[in-house]
Amino acid sequence: MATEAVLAAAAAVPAASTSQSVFSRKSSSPSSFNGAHLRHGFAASDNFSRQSGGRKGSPASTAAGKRRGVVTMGLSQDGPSIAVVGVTGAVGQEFLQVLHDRDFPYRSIKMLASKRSAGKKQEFEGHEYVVEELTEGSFDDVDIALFSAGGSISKKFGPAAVNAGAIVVDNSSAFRMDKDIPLVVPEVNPEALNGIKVGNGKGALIANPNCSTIIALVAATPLHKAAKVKRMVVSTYQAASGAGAAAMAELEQQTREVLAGQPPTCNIFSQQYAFNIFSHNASVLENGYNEEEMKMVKETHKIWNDSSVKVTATCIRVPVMRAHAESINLQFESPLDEDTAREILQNAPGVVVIDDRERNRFPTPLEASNKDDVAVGRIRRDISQDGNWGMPVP
Ligand SMILES: NC(=O)C1=CN([C@@H]2O[C@H](COP(=O)(O)OP(=O)(O)OC[C@H]3O[C@@H](n4cnc5c(N)ncnc54)[C@H](OP(=O)(O)O)[C@@H]3O)[C@@H](O)[C@H]2O)C=CC1
Ligand SMILES: N[C@@H](CC(=O)OP(=O)(O)O)C(=O)O
Repeated sequence: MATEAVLAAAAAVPAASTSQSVFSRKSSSPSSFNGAHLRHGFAASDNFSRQSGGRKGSPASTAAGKRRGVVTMGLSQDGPSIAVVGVTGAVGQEFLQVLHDRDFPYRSIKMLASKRSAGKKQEFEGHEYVVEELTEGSFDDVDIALFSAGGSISKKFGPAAVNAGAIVVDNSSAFRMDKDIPLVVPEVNPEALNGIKVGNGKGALIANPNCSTIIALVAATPLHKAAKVKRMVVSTYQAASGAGAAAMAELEQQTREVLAGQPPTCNIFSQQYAFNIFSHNASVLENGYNEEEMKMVKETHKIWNDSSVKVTATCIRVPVMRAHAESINLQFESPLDEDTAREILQNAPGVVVIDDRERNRFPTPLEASNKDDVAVGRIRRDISQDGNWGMPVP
């Protein structure tokens, strides 16, 4: 009979994570804590974050826009040519920020968005670019195309980019469950990228999971590898950033309106968001789960390559500007005590443990904003479960 150990943890990371492990940081060591991967871009326009006390700079600036490290620019003849699809959006802006933060090398960069934005100026690393309308011909001589313009745009233009020889990293849900397309979190299943290489002229599509799935799996996978997860119960507390720039603007506007005693303007969400919480705005399905919750179930099965793991999720929208948080309850097949779990997490790629019981300090969205790592805390045995397999006696 399988033994069980149950742990609960909370994680908070920037919303709208990206995982593009086909390219690595120019100057990072693979073993460094921040990882060798470009990941965890999140939904936040620079415009908005300045107002909300989040991001301090933008890729348009130089030193001020760096999240960390020495400022050098990535423009280099040896680098790949890049296209950012949906560059005017919250995630697109974040792509630029991450490329800048990581000194990601590029020989050219194309700024693509809808017809509405064609002709607008986009500054990046001291150069002014003109936003172009996305068309099927946009990908000639593009090595890497970062897509974040929604599922329908990915479906329409992703294959064209691949045919033109680009490696497409798609942030939408369009291709995630396609069995021939790798669904990748670099810290979790980098092997899914085997055979995909930038610069050999052979295009490929890589799907990026839902941000709630990424957070859960960056935290849960190291423990899964140690003791095999039998059941995962997740509850999310999702920020405005996951719903895009307009949702963030709506949260700010509503907050001002409510404080001024005015009725809140509801354009993005159908109900008051400021000073409220509600079930995730994704469509509710016949089984009573919403689409966001079912993505967590299905994507976990695909990424772990194991559909026997029981997964259930409850996704909630909270009035936080950026960085989703999650409560994750794991039940294991093999014994796993709390201290071992904490130690595993402390050494896990992409994870930072903030677990200070004495000071009652655990991860918060404010601290997790603009950081790459998934912050994990409140690691403890679940006392509602029978048995105390391998647990220290309190
Ligand atoms: N994997 C993850 O964790 C997450 C993934 N996402 C994905 O990223 C997408 C974008 O999210 P977000 O940035 O927050 O949304 P925004 O609404 O902030 O931005 C949308 C972007 O898509 C562009 N766009 C819209 N229509 C077209 C079109 N017909 N042709 C070309 N570009 C177009 C917009 O350009 P314009 O300004 O010209 O309208 C804009 O640049 C989401 O739809 C989702 O698929 C989002 C959050 C999390
Ligand atoms: N997870 C986002 C929604 C989203 O964009 O999801 P996906 O990448 O699966 O389309 C949110 O917070 O609402």
